[in-house]
Amino acid sequence: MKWSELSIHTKNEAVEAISNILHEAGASGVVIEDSAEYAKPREDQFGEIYALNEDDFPKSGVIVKGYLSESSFLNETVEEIKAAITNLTNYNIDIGDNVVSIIEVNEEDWATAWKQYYHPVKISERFTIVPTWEEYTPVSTDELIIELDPGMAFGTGTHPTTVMCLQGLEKVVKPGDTVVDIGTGSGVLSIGAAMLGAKSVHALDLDEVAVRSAKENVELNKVSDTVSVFHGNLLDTVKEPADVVVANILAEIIMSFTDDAFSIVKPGGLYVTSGIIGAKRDDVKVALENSGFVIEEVLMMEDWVAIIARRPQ
Ligand SMILES: C[S@@+](CC[C@H](N)C(=O)[O-])C[C@H]1O[C@@H](n2cnc3c(N)ncnc32)[C@H](O)[C@@H]1O
Repeated sequence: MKWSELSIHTKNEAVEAISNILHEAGASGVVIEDSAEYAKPREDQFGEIYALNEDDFPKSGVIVKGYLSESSFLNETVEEIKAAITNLTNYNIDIGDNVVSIIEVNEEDWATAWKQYYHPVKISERFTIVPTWEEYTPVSTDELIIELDPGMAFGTGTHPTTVMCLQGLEKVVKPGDTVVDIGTGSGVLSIGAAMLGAKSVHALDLDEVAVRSAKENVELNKVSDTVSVFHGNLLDTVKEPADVVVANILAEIIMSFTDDAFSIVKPGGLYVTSGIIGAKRDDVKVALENSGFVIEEVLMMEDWVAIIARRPQ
């Protein structure tokens, strides 16, 4: 079968939104080639395993590739995608050069293309993310290993926002806590929370593909007794306040529901949030504070920010 590979040269900030646009337009897979990923200094101390090829990465910015099956509507779909991407500037999202190109590819070229970028990676004191198709021998006895097959969902576990959320959860989740994970993607943060001893985790996502992927990864990591995955918009499915709430979504979305988020964090509990590009850090902090949260810590990695905030007693 023939597929059309649509490549969009953009900026880091727009990657998630463009990935969503491609998924919504019916793309059967999204590959992200980030210049920063190749340039990033690698540390050996955590036993990271990398074998990256410079030719696989753009010289600057990020290339997001989506794969569309050949259909008679291809031209219209591509035009809709272009319009939706241009529309992101109305939300103050920097889309960079926004150079769009399209080529025809064979199925076997893309079905496994993204796997070459994805290897075991130690992302915090305790967590190592291991793709399901890789062999990995733990380096230390208290290492927590999350096995992931992200499939078509966001969340290889190695995006800076995900890494910071896992680091945040590692700091705040105590055995016996209840946790809510808003926008669970591949389920990586919920699985992490369960491994840290959470009593129950309510994971949810608006995207059916993510819900399926999260359910599979929850099974794979043997935490289905703790993690329940729901299909829903923001807090629609959440009935009980939790000790810890985590949300790794875009800054604009986080700012749109800080009051509701406050109401589902127990008094004294914590809200870990990311998906926030550096330039929007202060806007999100102010929105959280206006809803009553007290900022405890701000983490930064590359262009991204994560905020840990507490609901006072
Ligand atoms: C940046 S990804 C984070 C995935 C994962 N939690 C991680 O940290 O790697 C954001 C996720 O939020 C989901 N999402 C976006 N808007 C949402 C909404 N209104 N309600 C629920 N989920 C949403 C997307 O489908 C996507 O899976």
